[in-house]
Amino acid sequence: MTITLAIPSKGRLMEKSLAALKQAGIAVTAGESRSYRTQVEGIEGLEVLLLSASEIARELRDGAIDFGVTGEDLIRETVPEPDKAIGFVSRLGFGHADVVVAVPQAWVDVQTMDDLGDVAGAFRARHGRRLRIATKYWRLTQGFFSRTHGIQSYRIVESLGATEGAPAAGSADIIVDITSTGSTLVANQLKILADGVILKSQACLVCSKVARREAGDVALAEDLARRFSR
Ligand SMILES: Nc1ncnc2c1ncn2[C@@H]1O[C@H](COP(=O)(O)OP(=O)(O)OP(=O)(O)O)[C@@H](O)[C@H]1O
Ligand SMILES: O=P(O)(O)OC[C@H]1O[C@H](OP(=O)(O)OP(=O)(O)O)[C@H](O)[C@@H]1O
Repeated sequence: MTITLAIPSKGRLMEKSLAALKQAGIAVTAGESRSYRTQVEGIEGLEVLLLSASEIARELRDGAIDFGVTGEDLIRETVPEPDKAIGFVSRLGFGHADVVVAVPQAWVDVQTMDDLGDVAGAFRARHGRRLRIATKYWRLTQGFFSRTHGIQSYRIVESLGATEGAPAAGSADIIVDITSTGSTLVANQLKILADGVILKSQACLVCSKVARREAGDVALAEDLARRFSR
């Protein structure tokens, strides 16, 4: 009888995940550095693994783990149909960050997604190419631009880091990225559009609906979920 739960292995989400588990009566001690395994006290049969936040989203999608703590942004970006594959057990109240559409501050006439739609429509005629959006959130970007706002003329430039630098570097025109204090956007002379918040994210405890559980594991999974339900 074992249930697996993965929590982030580093950074801003790790310490708070450990604290949230402690509050739920589960004491987790990280093993030697670089080990993915931990020692768990307070709940029988729970195995807690340390993985990167983005890896946790992939493992949940694939059913390779039963539960995970990670950002809602990473879940919605990684899992094509989140409602089918994932159950949100609890929003944990930390790791707050917004996925936003940001454009150069110099674009004084562009304040809203409608304004941006006008710019995107005229972009090819004016510049000989489509509007380029730097992001690592291509799924969220496509959904927001194409489906929510009916903007079809753009090209996503995949960014693996320092996304806010892309407009100044000339590799993209605008960006979609995560922000919390907003200081990185300001430092790069970018502004968020008035209706440009795609997702308000925070850390969540989620369960995989595609992971195969043995009959005896169901009670344990329910116990874990109950400890986090608010
Ligand atoms: N200011 C912030 N900037 C970026 N992410 C933040 C911020 N605040 C909270 N988060 C959340 O932290 C998570 C990302 O954590 P982290 O960067 O450790 O993940 P990762 O993408 O797996 O890392 P990597 O792949 O670089 O090892 C996201 O869910 C994100 O929403
Ligand atoms: O709105 P802000 O508070 O400026 O945070 C936003 C920045 O933080 C993240 O980067 P990273 O994971 O490198 O985080 P860090 O720069 O905060 O360490 C994210 O990709 C932004 O670049």
